[in-house]
Amino acid sequence: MEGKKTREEVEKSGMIDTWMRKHRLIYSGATKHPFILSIRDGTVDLEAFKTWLGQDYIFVRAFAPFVASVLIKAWKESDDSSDMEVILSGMASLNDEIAWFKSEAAKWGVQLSEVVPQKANQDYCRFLESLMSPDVEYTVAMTAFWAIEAVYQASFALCLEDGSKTPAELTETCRRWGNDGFGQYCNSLQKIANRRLGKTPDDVLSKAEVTLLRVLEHEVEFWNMSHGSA
Ligand SMILES: Cc1ncc(CN)c(N)n1
Repeated sequence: MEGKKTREEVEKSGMIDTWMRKHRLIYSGATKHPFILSIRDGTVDLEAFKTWLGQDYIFVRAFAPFVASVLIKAWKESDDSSDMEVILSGMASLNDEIAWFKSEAAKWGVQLSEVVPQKANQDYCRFLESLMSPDVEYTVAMTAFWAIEAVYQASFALCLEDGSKTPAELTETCRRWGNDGFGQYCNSLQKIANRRLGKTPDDVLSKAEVTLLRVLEHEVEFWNMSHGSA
């Protein structure tokens, strides 16, 4: 049996990988949710897809200020000036993402101005807002930022794998987050998070781990709005 790793050993391989192994059940609950699996196997209910589209537009509008708050924390607290460029590139893609949601909603006949945020979405947006507080450490916020992006990347990449039966009208959506460029951007976020986690005090490390788990729970609840126990 594998012995318990020392903190130094964990730092070498990266805290994020360690946590993904430790929390693999909840991680795969978020990345292989029945809603995503229904896209992948072609059985997705298109009404459920429209629900997700409208709700995610509202989420992304709250996510952009969260990313802006991470940018401010990086400017104030980061030990590496290149972090800001990575975060800025994320903000730029959110600008595209918001425009994409508007044109996609028009295609599907979803009136974005009439979408009412459901409870799971409100709870997730409130959680994001709590992470915007200046009291939340950069390392903690960065871990959440990585996790939020990584869940979408892993989920939608699954729908593009060989053998998947994703309906043609949904492949563009899947490519938006499942493409290699988005994957590389997630790797850059992961690298920043790992670097910070490798040199953070134990109390902040614990806060980051709890925050990661909260993100994964919110992601599961978010998918549930469209498919499952809403
Ligand atoms: C709920 C949710 N999580 C993550 C993402 C990716 N930015 C998103 N658009 N929506």
